[in-house]
Amino acid sequence: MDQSSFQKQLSALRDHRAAASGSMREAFAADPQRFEKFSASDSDLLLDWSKCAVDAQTMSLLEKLAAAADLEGRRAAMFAGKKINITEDRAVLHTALRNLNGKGITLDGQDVKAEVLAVFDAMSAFADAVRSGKAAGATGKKITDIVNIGIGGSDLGPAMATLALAPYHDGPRAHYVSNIDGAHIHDTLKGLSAETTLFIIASKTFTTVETMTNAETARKWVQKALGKDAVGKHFAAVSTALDLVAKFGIESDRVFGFWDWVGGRYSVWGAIGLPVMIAVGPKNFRAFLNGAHEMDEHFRTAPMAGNLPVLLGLVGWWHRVICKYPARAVIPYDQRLSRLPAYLQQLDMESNGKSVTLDGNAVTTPTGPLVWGEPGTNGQHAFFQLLHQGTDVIPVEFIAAAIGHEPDLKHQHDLLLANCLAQSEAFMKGRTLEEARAQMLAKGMKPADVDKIAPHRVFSGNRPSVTILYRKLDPHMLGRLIALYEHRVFVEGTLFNINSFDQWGVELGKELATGLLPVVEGKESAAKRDASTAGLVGHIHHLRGSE
Ligand SMILES: O=P(O)(O)OC[C@H]1O[C@H](O)[C@H](O)[C@@H](O)[C@@H]1O
Repeated sequence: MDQSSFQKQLSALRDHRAAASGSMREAFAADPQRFEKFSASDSDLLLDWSKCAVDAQTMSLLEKLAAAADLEGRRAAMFAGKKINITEDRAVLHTALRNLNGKGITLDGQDVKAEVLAVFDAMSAFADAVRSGKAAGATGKKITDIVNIGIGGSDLGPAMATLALAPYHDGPRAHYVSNIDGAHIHDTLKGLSAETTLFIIASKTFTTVETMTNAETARKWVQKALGKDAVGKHFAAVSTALDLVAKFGIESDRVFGFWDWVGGRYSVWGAIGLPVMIAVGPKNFRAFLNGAHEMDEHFRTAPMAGNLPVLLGLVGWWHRVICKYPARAVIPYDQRLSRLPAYLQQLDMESNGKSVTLDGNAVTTPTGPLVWGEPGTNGQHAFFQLLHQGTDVIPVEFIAAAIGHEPDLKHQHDLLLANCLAQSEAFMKGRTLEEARAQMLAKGMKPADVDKIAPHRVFSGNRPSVTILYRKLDPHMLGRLIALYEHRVFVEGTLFNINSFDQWGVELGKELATGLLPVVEGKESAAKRDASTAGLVGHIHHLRGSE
């Protein structure tokens, strides 16, 4: 990053924002070409950011800022396997997991391609065997249910993708257990038969307490139903820590590895995607990878002005740093993407929720925003009130498919899209007091009532949103969409000048939890804890005593 030219562009953008006048409504009225100017597509995936408060100069300044941050250099370093995750001394090569037909990718002089392909082939063979019934349970019955036990990156990606690809799901049912709360595994196993259930223990480190505890519970459940020797046929594992997997007792031909150059939240493309592959089959899983690879190539080669991840990142950075919006809402008008907001929360917030720059200094601009969301139209009937009329401006990202998977229900899909478009129009246009009054008077309301109610029916408008529109949510498109978001996080992280690939912020709570367990259990005194923690522990014991 060239600090002085970055600071120069930053000031220029701040001045540009301060000098801006006029609303988006006016900008649309003045320029019939606004949509053409502020939208871009890559085959059947379109990004429209025309309903954001930007103009040609904004985009040109943002591009200069990206150049000052050496976005192209950092992008090249990532794809080349340079150790850009400096605090963990690791390369960042999740893109290699989906580059199945491309040239060899080397890391420290080693071709990682061969290893990637070997794992992909082993996963495919195992997935086929489970799907066909060849890899049956201990009593010879075909597997009907798989239970993935993992958390964070070892859960959210495959859980999100399994739901997204429901129309392609022709394998065993897939369940996901993540929480340490015993209720999660208990409720999941209720109704399942051990004879026909396969557990996949997914953990990059194979030390995560939630996953190891749930795995132990699952093992006992299988052993209780089918005896000690049944474990081999009912467990598989995915990890980078193959020695720890072996200790747990999972047979080596059911263990699928990955590498420290794949971050947990970037790992769905490799062995962590095994439950998805079993659910939808290797062919569809490959299409998912190919879609992501296509987006990688687009990100790597498309010129800035038409590069979708770059544009989405620039607009996101503009909203966060220059406009100072604290959050962004992701609203998929695609029910099957209902877990996308949760997935993006980890991808975005664990990557870019940082306060220290790459060189260890305090950041001088805000970094990653709060990311949250729910599918549309549900969100409309819950929290859109605040998005339209609340005191904070929260940019919204609308995500929608032109075509649904249910031709018989096309009228519902049309209604879905009409709602999606209506919302972004409403955020942009708003409704003035005069418009509110005129509407009410036209409906025959008494002028006194109009005076009283009209202010409540005003929408400030001028609230930004982007729309991501694609043809249909098939495996290939899902891959492109997720890779688009991954690279967007990379672009914003580069502009924030932070390391998007570590996650030290999750450690402190983990350490304290280990120390607090004996206190909660009553084996150690809470006296040395702060008064609140000690008081809460005391109250837990009190409530338990009254059971
Ligand atoms: O896959 P695992 O090693 O079990 O890790 C699971 C998750 O837990 C950690 O606390 C990290 O914050 C996540 O990045 C990770 O995805």
